[in-house]
Formats: sequence, structure tokens, C-alpha cells
Amino acid sequence: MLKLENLSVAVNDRQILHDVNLHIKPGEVHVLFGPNGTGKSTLIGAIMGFSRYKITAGKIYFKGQDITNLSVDERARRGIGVMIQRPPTLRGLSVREMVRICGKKHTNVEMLADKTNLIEFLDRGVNEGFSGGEIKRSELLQLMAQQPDLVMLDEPESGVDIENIAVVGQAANYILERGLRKNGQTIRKRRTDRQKSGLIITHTGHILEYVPADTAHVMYQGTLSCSGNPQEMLTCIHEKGYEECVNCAL
Ligand SMILES: Nc1ncnc2c1ncn2[C@@H]1O[C@H](COP(=O)(O)OP(=O)(O)OP(=O)(O)O)[C@@H](O)[C@H]1O
Repeated sequence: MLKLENLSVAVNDRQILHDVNLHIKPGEVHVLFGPNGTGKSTLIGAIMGFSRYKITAGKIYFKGQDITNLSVDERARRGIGVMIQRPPTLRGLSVREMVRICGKKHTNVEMLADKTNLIEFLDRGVNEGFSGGEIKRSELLQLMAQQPDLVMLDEPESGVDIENIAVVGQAANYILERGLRKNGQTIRKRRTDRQKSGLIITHTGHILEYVPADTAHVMYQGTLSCSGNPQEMLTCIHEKGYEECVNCAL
């Protein structure tokens, strides 16, 4: 689904990412751990094609095609979606209109808003006066309408209360077509039947209680330093810290 080859990225002439290699296959969900300021959001922003992230070397392939120089719009049309940490407030554009823009012709806006506890927000401006947790759910609502094939979530549980973490987790599962709920039961799709892929940044790992991940990576000083089982890596980071975890892998 997504392949990064020796990707290096600069912001304002400062080199942030160096030689990043990553391969996410169809149906896989990968997690990104790493200390503050190490370049995790930069990686997601560069994959989405935001203009502040300048690719100084390397390539981005999506569904086998080189998208390194494509616009954000074109990447979204081809099936990449993102939840960023601090989306802008859009005064004059309601959540309902935004979800319609993101979605296909017959998107059931009310049904999706119900799944994200946002029915009462549909006629408010996008993110206008929203709390941190409400912004996260609003971003997920837009992604549910967009139905991307690769969804990237930047700290989806940050600022979300304990009850709404379940809502966020279920929304992420809905987008990834994992663990769909039917008649009160969670039905997990078999690995081979899944097509949607994900890349999730998390510090706490709480989202992993709802969204099962296949592989985790630690980003350290602008590069992906090690990869492995998500729960084992999280335990290692908790017990030894990032530096020892990375050194241990080396
Ligand atoms: N406009 C800019 N000019 C210079 N440096 C920048 C600019 N924007 C971001 N950076 C720097 O890029 C580095 C990587 O930032 P990034 O947001 O990718 O980190 P992160 O790993 O996602 O951190 P966190 O876990 O805190 O969200 C940081 O040191 C940040 O200060």
C-alpha cells in the first residue's frame, strides 16, 4: 500500500527526517512511537504532501505508484487520509458541509455523526470552539466519510476522555474496516480479507486497546530505528526508555 524509500525531509531548511524506509502492506496497521520532536508528525505530513515539508531525498510510493511530487488533493483522491494534531478552525463552513465534501454522493452524514457523538455539532463551524477531544472526533467523522485506503492518525487519543476513547477506537476500526460491530458483537475481519491500512502515532498506546496493530516502529532522532511487536515495544519503552530500547535493537 505504502512504501517509503530513503525518505529525507526538511522543514524551513532544517533537516528533520533522514533516510526513512517503511513498507505498509494492504490490511496492515503500523504504529509509530518516539520522543517529542523526533519527526513523527513530519513523516505523516510529508506522506500527505503538505507544502511545509520539503522532500530532500527519497521516494514515496502509494499503491505501487510514485506520488512523491503529487499535490495533497491528488493524494487524497488516490486514497490517503490524515488526522493531524492541530487542524485549523474553518469559520463559515459547517461540519455537515465538510463531511459532505469529504464523502461520496450518498454519504449518510447523520449516521456517521451518531457514531462519533457529534450529531449536535453538525451545524457548527468546523472546529469552531471545539474542545481537544471534540476536534479528534470531528476529524474522524470526516475520515469516515472520505473512506481512505491508507489512514494516518496523529495521536488520536490525546485529550480524549475515557468514555470517548472507545468512540475514537470504534471510529478508527470503522475506517480501517476492522472489528466491525454487528448486533452488539465485534466481528474481526481475517487478516487476508482486510484491505485498508493504517499508520498511527501514539505516546500512550491506549488506542491499541481498540485498534489492533501489526507492527510498531520507534522513530528516534529523525529516523526509524527499530521495529517489532507493538505491545513488546511499548513495554520496553516504559521500562527502559526510548534510547535504551533503540540501542537494544541495534
Ligand atoms: N517551521 C519549523 N521550523 C523549524 N523546525 C520545525 C518547524 N516545524 C517543526 N519543526 C521541528 O521539527 C521537529 C519535528 O517535529 P514533529 O512535530 O514532527 O515531532 P513529533 O515527533 O511529532 O513530536 P511530538 O511527539 O511532540 O508530537 C521538532 O523539533 C520541531 O520543532
